[in-house]
Amino acid sequence: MSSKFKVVELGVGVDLEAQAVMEGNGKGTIAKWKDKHRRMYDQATHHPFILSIRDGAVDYSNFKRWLGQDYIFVRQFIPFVASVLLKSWKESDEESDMEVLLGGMASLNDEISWFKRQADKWDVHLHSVVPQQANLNYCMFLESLMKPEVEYIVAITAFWAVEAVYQESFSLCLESSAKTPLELMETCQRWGNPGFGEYCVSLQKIADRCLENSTTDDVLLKAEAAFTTVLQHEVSFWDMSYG
Ligand SMILES: Cc1ncc(CO)c(N)n1
Repeated sequence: MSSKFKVVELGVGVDLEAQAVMEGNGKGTIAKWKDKHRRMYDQATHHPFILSIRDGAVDYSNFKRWLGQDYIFVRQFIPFVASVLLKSWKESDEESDMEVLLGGMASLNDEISWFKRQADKWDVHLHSVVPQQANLNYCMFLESLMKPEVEYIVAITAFWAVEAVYQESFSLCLESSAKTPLELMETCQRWGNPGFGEYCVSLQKIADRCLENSTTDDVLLKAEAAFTTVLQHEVSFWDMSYG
């Protein structure tokens, strides 16, 4: 195993440089906000639903409920990501942002068919799933960020938070001490794998660069509010899996 990877069994290695960015050794704005809002961040990334998967104690009806609801969420998430792409085209000073965002969009194309395969495997009838209120609330929040007047900095910060919560949550289920059921490994690998972790670090770097360059306090406050609002919606979304 190359020395640059932290020793994590199951081949789930995390690049130490990426880990440093995530943990904020460079102390970017996002790292400072993760520290400032640590309790909320931990509630979102260590939710009992996720811990029940990690501990091999998950109730499969909760998992199937989460699967159906997350399919509905991802269908709303796609236009949100497209709106972030549009904002990066209009407002970003760094053209490579668009390439990172396009990579994210490409994986979302595969994600829809992944959900359909999982739904078949778990006998979840996606077209009869009724969106729960927590899901509707989260989707309405994303839709509010799609408005043209919402700044790129605010939208990219929210986008990073949405992806980072899933990456950190599901990576817990891939650690050597985890007792994740084999049938759920594919789901946990989808967001918990190191490649998705690197992608989240790329998003964090974009958000940090924008936040460092941001001149006005009100935009910083709006970005920080978007971050904590995502955390609240993620907790409510996990809660929803309990029906
Ligand atoms: C609720 C939710 N948050 C984040 C992600 C990651 O894209 C997802 N699929 N669903």
